[in-house]
Amino acid sequence: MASPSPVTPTPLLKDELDIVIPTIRNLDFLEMWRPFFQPYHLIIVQDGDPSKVINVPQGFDYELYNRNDINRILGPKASCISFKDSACRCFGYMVSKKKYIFTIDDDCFVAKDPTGNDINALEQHIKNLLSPSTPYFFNTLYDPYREGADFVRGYPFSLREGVPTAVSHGLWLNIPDYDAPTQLVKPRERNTRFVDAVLTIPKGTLFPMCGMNLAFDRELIGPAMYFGLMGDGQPIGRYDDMWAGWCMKVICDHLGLGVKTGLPYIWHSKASNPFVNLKKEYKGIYWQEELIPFFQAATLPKECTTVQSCYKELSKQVKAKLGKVDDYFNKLADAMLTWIEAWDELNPSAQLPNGK
Ligand SMILES: O=c1ccn([C@@H]2O[C@H](COP(=O)(O)OP(=O)(O)O[C@H]3O[C@@H](CO)[C@H](O)[C@H]3O)[C@@H](O)[C@H]2O)c(=O)[nH]1
Ligand SMILES: [Mn+2]
Repeated sequence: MASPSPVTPTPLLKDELDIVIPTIRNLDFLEMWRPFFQPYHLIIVQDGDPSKVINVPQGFDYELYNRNDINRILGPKASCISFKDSACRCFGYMVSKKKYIFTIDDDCFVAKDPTGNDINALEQHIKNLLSPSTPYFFNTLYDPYREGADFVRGYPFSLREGVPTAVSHGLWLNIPDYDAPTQLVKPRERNTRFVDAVLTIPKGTLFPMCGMNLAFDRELIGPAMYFGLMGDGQPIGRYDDMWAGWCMKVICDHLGLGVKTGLPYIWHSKASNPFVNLKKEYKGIYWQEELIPFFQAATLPKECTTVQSCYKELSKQVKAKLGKVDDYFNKLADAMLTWIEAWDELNPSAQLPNGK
């Protein structure tokens, strides 16, 4: 009797996850990711000139949005979606109908682990999102839910259930996500260190969220993942993911949700121009000395039980407390409200507490 053909396992969350890619370039990088990405639906956000044709490699299931599409779909609310900045990717989060999002830059490739095996970054993000986080008490043996690890002695049993994980923040081998001054001082520095760990970022601690290799639970935290007003016509760039990360973390802490960082790694292949980056970043480098204390001190009232209500409250506080730093933050606070209005228009059912 013929032996049964090997059953190929259905990829995890195949129909519950979208891959969002912002791009101004071609998408040849997908060839390297094909074994891992092909079963999933892609949402491509084409930035820059909408008349430019972006070729998507054969065999991928995708939807592509350019600036004309964004303007057509959102009308005047399109003003909250950045132009000529990777921040445009958040439009993909808004139009997705799936529970999970993975976003990746088009200059990020499959990295190899120390044994030389290809890293399936998407699979690791899914593992991170599907297992709890431990924001209230630090486990010194890292991720206690990982095969071969556990909670260490002294870890309160009352806290071992953990909390739902909202965000999985991956890292990068080769070109690290450095700011422009660091890039200028260390132009040849490459990240060669593979750290085999996933950590929960403790409650009350902010972190610099990089949008290059990032996954999140859209139903738990999607409305907070607004990448702000960056790029064309704006005084700042390359703080899109940072802004989203600070707002998201304050809201996750308030709602009792977890954020993880560490594995998986991708191979970041292209260093963007440090001089161009410096022009985009410089205001952010001194503004953040006021932004961080603002987010560290931010508290949300207990009446805020949904991500949307938290976000609207945060927008109010941004206007009240950061508007005096620069008028840009008044505009950003308004854009935060526009984002939520647009989100709720495109996602009418997702206004229940904690996005349920
Ligand atoms: O105007 C633009 C520029 C780029 N993109 C797309 O966005 C990503 C990132 O672009 P790139 O790799 O050139 O830039 P990096 O500096 O490496 O980006 C990282 O730094 C931060 C920028 O905020 C962020 O964490 C990372 O994105 C690529 O897919 C480009 O095609 C764009 O859409 N619009
Ligand atoms: Mn890059």
